[in-house]
Amino acid sequence: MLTKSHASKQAPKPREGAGKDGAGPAAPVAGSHEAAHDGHHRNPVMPLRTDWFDDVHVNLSATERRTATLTTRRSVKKAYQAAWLVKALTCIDLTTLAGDDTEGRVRRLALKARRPLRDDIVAALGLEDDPPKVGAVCVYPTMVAAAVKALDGSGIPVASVATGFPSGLTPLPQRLDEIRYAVDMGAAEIDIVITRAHVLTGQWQALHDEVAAMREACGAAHLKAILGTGDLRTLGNVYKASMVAMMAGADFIKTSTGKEEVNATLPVSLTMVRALRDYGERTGERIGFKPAGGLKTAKDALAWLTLMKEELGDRWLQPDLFRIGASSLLGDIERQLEHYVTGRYASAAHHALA
Ligand SMILES: O=C[C@H](O)COP(=O)(O)O
Repeated sequence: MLTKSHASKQAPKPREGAGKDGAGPAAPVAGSHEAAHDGHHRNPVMPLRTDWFDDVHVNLSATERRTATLTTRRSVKKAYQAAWLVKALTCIDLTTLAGDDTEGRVRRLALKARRPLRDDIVAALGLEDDPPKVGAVCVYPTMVAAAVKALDGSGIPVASVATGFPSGLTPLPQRLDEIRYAVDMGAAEIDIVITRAHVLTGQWQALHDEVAAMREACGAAHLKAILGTGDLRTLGNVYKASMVAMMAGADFIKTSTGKEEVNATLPVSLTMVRALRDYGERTGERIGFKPAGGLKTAKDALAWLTLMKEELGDRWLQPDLFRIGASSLLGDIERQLEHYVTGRYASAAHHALA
C-alpha cells in the first residue's frame, strides 16, 4: 500500500545524529533532550527532508483491503474485550467542542473523566484499587481554566484545541497567541490544526515552519497536530503531511477536528500510522497517534486498538502514545462493559453523557 523507490523494509537503526540513508543529518535543530513538564520525552524539531517522502505513493485499494480485515477478523477475543474496552477508555480524550459549551458542561465532563465508569461496574471488574480514568479532557481555550480547576488533583491533563480550530485560517500571530493563552491557562496539551492549503499546494517548507513555530509557542505543553485529513484529498497527501508535522516537532499526529465532512477513517489512520512507523525507524522517535471525529462505538474503539497493536505493537496502546478523540464514545463503552458484568444492557439514556 505504501511504495517507495528505496527499500522500506530495511529497518534503519534509531537515530544517533544521522539520517537513515546517510544523505544528511537528521539531527534535531531544537530541544533535542527536552522533556515536557510531565517528564515525558518531546519529539525534537528536525529540518525538512522532502526526500523522505517525495517518492512515496499510497495505494488506496490495498490500504482499504488491509483495513477491512481489522474489523472482520477476531483479533480481540471475547474474553479479553472487557479489558480492551477499559484500555480504550483510558486512552480517550474526552472532548467537548461545541458552540454552546459552558463552564458547567466542562465541570460535568471533568467529573465523568475522573470516574468514567459507575462504581458498581468498576467493582464488578475488580478495579476498585485502581479505577480507570480517561487520557485527557479536550476543550476550547476559553474553557481550559474551568477544566484545569475541575480536574485538580486527578492527574488528568487538559488538552486545548487552538490555532483557529477547526479551519486554522486566522493569521499566524493570532494562532500563536491562542496557543500561549491556552498554555497560560494550564493546558498541558495543545491540539493545533494545520493549514490544509499548504498540503494541497505542496508548500512543505511553509507547513514545516508553521508547525515548528506552533511547537515553540507550546513551550512545555505537548503538541498534537490535527491534519484535517478529510480535506487533504489523497492518502499520499496524508502521508506527506504526517511526515512534515513530525519533522516540525509534533508529539502526536491526529486525524481530524470532528468538523470535517469525513473524519477519522481506518485507511487514513493506517496511512498515518505507517508514516509514524517510518519516521520512528528513521529517527528513533516515538510519536503518538490520535484518531478523532465520528468515533462513537465500542466497536470503533476495538478496531483502532487492533490497528495500533498490529501495526506498532503493545507500546502504542498506552495513553502517552495513543488517544481517541471523542465526544460521544464513552457512553457506548460503558454500556458494553455494563453488559459484560451484568449480562444486560441499560437504556442508552443511562449513559447519556459522553
Ligand atoms: O478532537 C476531537 C473531536 O472533535 C471529537 O469529535 P466527535 O465530536 O465527532 O467525537
